[in-house]
Amino acid sequence: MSADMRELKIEAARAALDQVEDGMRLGIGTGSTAEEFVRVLAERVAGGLTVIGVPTSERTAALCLELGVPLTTLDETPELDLTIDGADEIGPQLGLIKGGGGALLREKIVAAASRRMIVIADKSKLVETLGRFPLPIEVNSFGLGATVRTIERTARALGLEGALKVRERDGRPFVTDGGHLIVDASFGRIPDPRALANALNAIPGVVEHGLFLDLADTAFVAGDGEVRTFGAA
Ligand SMILES: O=C[C@H](O)[C@H](O)[C@H](O)COP(=O)(O)O
Repeated sequence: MSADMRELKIEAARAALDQVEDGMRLGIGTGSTAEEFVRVLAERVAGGLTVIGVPTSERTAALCLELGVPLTTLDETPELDLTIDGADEIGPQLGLIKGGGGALLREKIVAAASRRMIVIADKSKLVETLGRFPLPIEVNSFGLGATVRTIERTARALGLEGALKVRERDGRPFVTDGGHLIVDASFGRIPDPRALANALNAIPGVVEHGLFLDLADTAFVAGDGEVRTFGAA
């Protein structure tokens, strides 16, 4: 990642940090942008800010522990004040694609348990139509072949074509923190994300998908010397 790109992520992270108040229960996202948030948050915690966070992945949990951000779980703290997370794409009405890092299931559970969700990103994540980024779909490994076929058929019925690929890492299937697999769906354009989300939700082998609709309240997007606010300020 270029230094400039990292700087944009830090700017967006700082804008989100301004929304964090003492005593808040936070959902803490996953990915390179969310990690910049953890770093600026940790500095504030070292300076005396009292917060507690629920991490959305083992990776985020490890970074929080390393930097001294206090953690809890959704079992101990089932209601959160604010979740701050990155995104792979930010589309109209703050519809998102997430899951490029494979954390979409925990991210969605944590976002849904939060009163407010803020998305932080650099401007490359803004799109007019979701779908250029391959949509991550988390599936149970049982019945993988059948589930992939059903996803394919379902997508085709909605007019969506494109390769479905089981995600790999180092030549082996990528396994999520929840022990599932990811199918990346290269649809190119998803003109009706809600229809696709509903259809995917109805497939038994699909555990969750990376379409985050009606979850994000605000996005802070850095680029061209400013941080733009989308949604509720
Ligand atoms: O599973 C990963 C998450 O959804 C990330 O928030 C998303 O992939 C964006 O990551 P990054 O900030 O590294 O672009």
